[in-house]
Amino acid sequence: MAEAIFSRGRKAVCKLLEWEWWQLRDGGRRYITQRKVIRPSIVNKRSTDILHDPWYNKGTAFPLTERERLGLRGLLPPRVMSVQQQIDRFMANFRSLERNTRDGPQEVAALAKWRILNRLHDRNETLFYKILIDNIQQLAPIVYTPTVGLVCQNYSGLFRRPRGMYFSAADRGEMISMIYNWPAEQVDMIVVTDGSRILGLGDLGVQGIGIPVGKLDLYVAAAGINPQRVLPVMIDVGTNNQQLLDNPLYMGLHRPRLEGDEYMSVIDEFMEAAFTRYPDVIVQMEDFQSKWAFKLLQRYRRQYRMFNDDIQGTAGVALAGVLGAVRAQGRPMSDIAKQKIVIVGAGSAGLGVVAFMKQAVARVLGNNSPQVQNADNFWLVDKDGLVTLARENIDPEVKQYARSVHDGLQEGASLVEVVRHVRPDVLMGLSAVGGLFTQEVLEAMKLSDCPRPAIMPMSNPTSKAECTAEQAFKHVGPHIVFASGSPFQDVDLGDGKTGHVNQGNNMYLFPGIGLGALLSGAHQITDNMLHAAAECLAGVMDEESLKTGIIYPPIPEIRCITAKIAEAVVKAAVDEDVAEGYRQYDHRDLRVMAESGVLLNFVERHMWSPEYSSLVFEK
Ligand SMILES: NC(=O)C1=CN([C@@H]2O[C@H](COP(=O)(O)OP(=O)(O)OC[C@H]3O[C@@H](n4cnc5c(N)ncnc54)[C@H](O)[C@@H]3O)[C@@H](O)[C@H]2O)C=CC1
Ligand SMILES: CC(=O)C(=O)O
Ligand SMILES: [Mg+2]
Repeated sequence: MAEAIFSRGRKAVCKLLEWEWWQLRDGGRRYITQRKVIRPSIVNKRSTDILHDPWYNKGTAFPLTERERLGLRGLLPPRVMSVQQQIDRFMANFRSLERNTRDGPQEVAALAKWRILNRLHDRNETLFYKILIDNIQQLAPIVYTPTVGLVCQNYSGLFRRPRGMYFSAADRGEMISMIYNWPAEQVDMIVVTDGSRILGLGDLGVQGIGIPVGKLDLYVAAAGINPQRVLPVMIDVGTNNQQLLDNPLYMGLHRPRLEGDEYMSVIDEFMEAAFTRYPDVIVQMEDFQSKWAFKLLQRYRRQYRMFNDDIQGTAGVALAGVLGAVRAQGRPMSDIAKQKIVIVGAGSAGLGVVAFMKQAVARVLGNNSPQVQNADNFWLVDKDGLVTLARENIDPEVKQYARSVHDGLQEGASLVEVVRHVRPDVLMGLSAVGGLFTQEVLEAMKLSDCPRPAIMPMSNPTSKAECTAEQAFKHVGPHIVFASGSPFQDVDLGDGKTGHVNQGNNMYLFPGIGLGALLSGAHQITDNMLHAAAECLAGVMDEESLKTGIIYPPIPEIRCITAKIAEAVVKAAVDEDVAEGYRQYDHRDLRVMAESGVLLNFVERHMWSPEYSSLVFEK
């Protein structure tokens, strides 16, 4: 039991600092800092060294006093600009680039936008994140899906400066010392890939580094993780992509991927190195091909503070979307137990989703319910059609969701047959096959028993979406709920009506899972923490929005949604007794905060925001 709170108050301890205190019944007193303080940064460089350091550089915003102190006088145009003026100048450039590239090939325009953002990131990190946060809806499709996919495909040509760390099969035995080459004393978040399944684009080898970079940009923007404490990592164990192997300019190892124990030993060595130098770090595994994704998650999830975003983050966001779709039907969330859900794709994403949703149904009906045991709510379809118990050499991961052939459908039934027979409430795509929801499949969804069927083509990037928003509204009808992994424009349905497009992407969850895990100090990321995150996301939607078919919150609100999700994750960790505390707050402090309703405030106060701090030179 946590100590009971007797009274609370606030006390200013200096001009910049204020404490909130709680007097506990046992006579003790606990304090948390209440107001955010922008402390000056001590720098030991001057002049052009400052201008070339993206962390300290303020460009034209250096005030005259600092220009004097740091030897910058004369090195910048004379006018001191405000941050807002800097933002306006960048956005004016950005918009003119948009205008100038509008009529050319889309890919050229997308890469041009990525380039100017990346150059800003290289020059002035504070301004980059300020602009990203303020314009997240417009810029997320560039730093993240879909453009990040294109960037990865072209990375060997686009590469200018390294960002993050590279470990390769050639570094075996050296990783524990290599990790000390990273300049940061503390790292909170690592996103790591082996490049084997980048979005739905397949094996992109070392070029997959773009994904950890993009995901960590979202960690900074949405979760307020300090950019100096993030580390993108690429583990290059070779590639089986022949085009890359044939390209003399490819920057990764020119060798086929390691397999078996050799592969595992490389990943083991990296994990050991990462947690040896940074014992409190959280590792997010991203875009590992399914055959390794599950094995690695099983291997590490009890040993390290880690999660697999494609399996666990996606599952949470899909569950929140389905719960939203249930509410959009005018039913309570518990009616998830009555939904018929067809999931197309039985890889890391599809299997993660079905496992998590099965747990959600079990929370309603109980684990022992035959409906739960038999996974009766789900129909899993993969490249060989409907997965049934009659399948030969069936993978044990898949078998637990296989249907009985006595349900009226044969092993390997086609997607259209499945949709016609099942009349599902939800059709979800995680197949990485663009256009898989053909007109025939979508028209079959008209037979759905559901008043508001959900069509969720969640594969990324846009070219791999199972259908477009236009196609879904056109072929199924205006009454659907639509969510896609990559963004589409809302659809004009005529008569002043709009078909709303939701972005069903794990970007809504992973930042909150990571931040919540960090602030709870939990040494494992448990299923309860993940369910709390998904339920929180589902719960933030109001009835009015749901009625119009909006099942996820607006992207511009992602930072405040992430704070709420992190709060839910910390609370779940406290309730489950796995929270161990963060910095000066131990597990009892977290419990007190949870019980007195100030956890959200605690979370928000620990989120970094991009502000220029005063620079003080010290030799
Ligand atoms: N929206 C989101 O937040 C997320 C989306 N994804 C997307 O999910 C997709 C799949 O990812 P993974 O599961 O890791 O890939 P994977 O390659 O492991 O799995 C793909 C699955 O699709 C099946 N499939 C292939 N062709 C098919 C066909 N013609 N008909 C039916 N099924 C077919 C395969 O048999 C396999 O089961 C990717 O495009 C990825 O970008 C993944 C994570 C998050
Ligand atoms: C969104 C994501 O994680 C993926 O498509 O792999
Ligand atoms: Mg992914």
